[in-house]
Amino acid sequence: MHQDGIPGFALTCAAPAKINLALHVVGQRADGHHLLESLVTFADCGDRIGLALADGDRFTVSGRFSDELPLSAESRGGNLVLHARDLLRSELTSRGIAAGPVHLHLEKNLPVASGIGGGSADAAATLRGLLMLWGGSVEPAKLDAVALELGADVPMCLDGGPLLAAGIGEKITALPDLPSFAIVLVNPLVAVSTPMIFRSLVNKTNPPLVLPKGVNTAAEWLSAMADMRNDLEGPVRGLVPAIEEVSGCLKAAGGTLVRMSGSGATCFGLFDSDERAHRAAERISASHPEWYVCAARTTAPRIRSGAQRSL
Ligand SMILES: C[C@@](CO)(OP(=O)(O)O)[C@H](O)COP(=O)(O)OP(=O)(O)OC[C@H]1O[C@@H](n2ccc(N)nc2=O)[C@H](O)[C@@H]1O
Ligand SMILES: Nc1ncnc2c1ncn2[C@@H]1O[C@H](COP(=O)(O)OP(=O)(O)O)[C@@H](O)[C@H]1O
Repeated sequence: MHQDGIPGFALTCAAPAKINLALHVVGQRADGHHLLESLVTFADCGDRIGLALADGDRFTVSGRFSDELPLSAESRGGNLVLHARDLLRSELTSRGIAAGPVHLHLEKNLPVASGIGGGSADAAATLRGLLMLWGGSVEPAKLDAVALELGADVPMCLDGGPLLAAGIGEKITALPDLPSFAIVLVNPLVAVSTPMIFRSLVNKTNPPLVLPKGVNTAAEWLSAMADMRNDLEGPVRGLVPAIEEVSGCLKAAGGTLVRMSGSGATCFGLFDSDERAHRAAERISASHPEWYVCAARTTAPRIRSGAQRSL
């Protein structure tokens, strides 16, 4: 992850890639949303949001995948960064807190519609950054509700630490003991529509995700995770044949646990060391220069703060 901020912006917020280490679909709500149990962590690669006060609202983009982004502020189909800005602004304004014009810049480094929550991470980073820039204060429960309105994955991205998610993704339990892993993310650059994958899922009630007691070391976590699944992986494999090749490359390069994240098509491999992860990423990039390949490290354990999220 870059150490320096985006030049010209008062504030730069990281929007790290979200990794579903496991994703069990365990039911469906009456409104059609699926009930999930997911073991989630974040990687130190991702998008970045630059924020600055301005004379009028502005939105600019850069980065490898910026051409594929919607740029409008519509709440449906527009950019989640702008939707996040508008929702938070109306929440703060209703409390009499000034939320003036801002220049937001999205550096889009993550592939779009790729199962690693790029848009959700961007929305969460925008909420975090704007609260600092505007100096507002919103109780955690209200902020989580704003996040959930932006998308099922946004509350977990706002949390940003290793966690277990339930409900449609919004019921979050921090997992302070989940270790940090060396990881390689690979996406064959085939966009996958999340709603379409959920719709195509035939079996909506699968066995729950069981976290065994007394799991401490990385080896014990790896063994526990090997018994878990991503229930969306089967349907996505049927639609995106390249996943077979992606996961084959990760395994051949030494990945100890290889699985798809979210609704795909990004797959991840966990590795024994950073050096092995970097060597694997170089090898996969050399054989498939057209793919998105990123060697990273997942988040170190962090306990969620109970304090108000504010400046
Ligand atoms: C599958 C997951 C796993 O973490 O990740 P991604 O693949 O998007 O990264 C998430 O559940 C995606 O969350 P998010 O991308 O925020 O979804 P939303 O925008 O809220 O919903 C898009 C659509 O997906 C379906 N959806 C989403 C979440 C859920 N628990 N059940 C669903 O059925 C609904 O059809 C919804 O209209
Ligand atoms: N800032 C954003 N980054 C990525 N996608 C966005 C953004 N804003 C809106 N979208 C839309 O959200 C959809 C899901 O994108 P994304 O969050 O990248 O998916 P995923 O969660 O599967 O990685 C895409 O169709 C895209 O057009």
